[in-house]
Amino acid sequence: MSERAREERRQGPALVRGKFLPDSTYDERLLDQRGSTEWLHMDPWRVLRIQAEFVEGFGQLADLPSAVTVFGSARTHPDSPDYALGVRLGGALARAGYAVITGGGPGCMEAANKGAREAGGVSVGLGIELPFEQKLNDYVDLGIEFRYFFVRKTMFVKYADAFVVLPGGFGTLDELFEAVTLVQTGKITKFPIVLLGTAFWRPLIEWITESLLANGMISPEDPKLLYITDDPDEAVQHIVDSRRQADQVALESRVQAASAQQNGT
Ligand SMILES: CC(C)=CCNc1ncnc2c1ncn2[C@@H]1O[C@H](COP(=O)(O)O)[C@@H](O)[C@H]1O
Repeated sequence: MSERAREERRQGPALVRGKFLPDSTYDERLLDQRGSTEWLHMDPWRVLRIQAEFVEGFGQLADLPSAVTVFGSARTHPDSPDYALGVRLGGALARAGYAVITGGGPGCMEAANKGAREAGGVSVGLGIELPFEQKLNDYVDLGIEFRYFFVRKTMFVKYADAFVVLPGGFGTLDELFEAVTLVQTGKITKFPIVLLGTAFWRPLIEWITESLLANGMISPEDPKLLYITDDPDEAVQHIVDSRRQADQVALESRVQAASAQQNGT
């Protein structure tokens, strides 16, 4: 068959010919109640589910007061000092008026939710579907379960003014370095990131300085993106001060812009 005469079909913005030609239309498949449900697991359908997760997340979280997201190990035992630190942190954040957002799981996440809840604050858990049975911890007052890690991570950033990171493993490091990268690349600005627990985090800071900085992998100002302390109250104070400073800078630039407009410059 000549190239010109080939059968083709339009599927929305796509044009398909040859072996891409389907043997039924989208409408036929949509209206067909029988048949395989395999299509439910195909990528275009997944996109809708992903979209739905974003819509649900945005809708549920839009009315939160200023919030801080707390990360940390899922494995921390309730009797451990890190758990106690998490509870103190959750309490300090709540007393400063911040909602506390965590991954909704056990360990440090539970600790921060517990502290927030006991101090009368807003305690939020953004859970994740995992291959083993798991439920949101008992101290979560507003909980959302996500299917996709990346959707959930967007919520952690979008609805928080800052991150505080307790000791943790791969999941915690993933969340920490995503946040640092977003700040480093200017995707989020004036976003304090606090590492709580100096004995645990100091070696990482040293490696960042002695290996990353020394080899030119980051800029000299980049290590300053991380604030490290043992004191939950100091962590909260740092967040409050950073916010105040950012608001001040924003106000000054608005005043400057307004007066430039008035002067016609
Ligand atoms: C006991 C166990 C492994 C439970 C896993 N249950 C979880 N539930 C919710 N978020 C989680 C879980 N595991 C990892 N994460 C995410 O990854 C971080 C902790 O991972 P890790 O334990 O540091 O690596 C948390 O801040 C959280 O956002």
